[in-house]
Amino acid sequence: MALHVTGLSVGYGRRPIIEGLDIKEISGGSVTALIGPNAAGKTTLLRALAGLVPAKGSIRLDDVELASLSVAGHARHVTYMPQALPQRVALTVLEATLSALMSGEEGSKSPAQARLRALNALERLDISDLAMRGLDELSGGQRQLASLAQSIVREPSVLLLDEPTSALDIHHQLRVMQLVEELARERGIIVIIVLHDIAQAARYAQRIIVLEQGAIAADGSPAQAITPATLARVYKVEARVEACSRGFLQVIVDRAL
Ligand SMILES: Nc1ncnc2c1ncn2[C@@H]1O[C@H](COP(=O)(O)OP(=O)(O)OP(=O)(O)O)[C@@H](O)[C@H]1O
Repeated sequence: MALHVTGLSVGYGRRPIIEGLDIKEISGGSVTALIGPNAAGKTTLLRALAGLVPAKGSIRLDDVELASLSVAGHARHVTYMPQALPQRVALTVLEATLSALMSGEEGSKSPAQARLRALNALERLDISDLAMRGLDELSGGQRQLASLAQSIVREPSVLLLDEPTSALDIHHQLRVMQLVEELARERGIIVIIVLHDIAQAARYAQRIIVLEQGAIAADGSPAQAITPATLARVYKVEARVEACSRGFLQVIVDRAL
């Protein structure tokens, strides 16, 4: 499975944010991190891929033009987890996960099968103990994990995650990143994840796209995309990029330029 983006333009009102963007084929089975400074257009790009904002150009999943699908058809293929999570929902974590599952085609599954799948999603995120808790009584990090459960339970072809670890402690951050990598590998899905932590992007993503003012500033493996020159140009910081003893890239930021 592969995602093809060509000539994509997105704006708000008359203000263009992304213009004529081409992204080299994003293939399933691996994680692509989308990084870049504030207001670069990362969320706007994810929302366009999710069909939530009007966009010009072409977004194809294999041979299927996503814009030609119905809302339900689009949602069946693409799941988007937004940065801001709903505050007041009177459902338990399990109910919310089940309703996310039932709102897709999986509505045809038996209640017992659906329940098993929902419980499995909670277990993979290490939040089985939250199943019967109300969403409105969770901490920020717990809510983020519950929202992730709702995103992964649908088993979409394309999973778009907007800063899914921003509220999590380091254990849960790594757990989520490991899970995302496993899901991509096991199910061959396309995962695009917006991250601010560059080292985490380098550690868990096989490909990194650096966005700057709605355009691609770098695109490639972590070693190709994350260089001192790119960090200086895009993020305005003086930084060193070094491999640690295990071979993972580390970014050491010396000062803001
Ligand atoms: N609903 C909206 N209406 C008008 N302008 C918007 C809207 N959402 C975003 N923008 C503008 O679009 C630009 C890109 O915003 P976007 O949220 O895509 O950036 P981002 O890279 O995700 O930023 P951040 O890292 O700060 O979350 C910004 O200048 C922002 O002010």
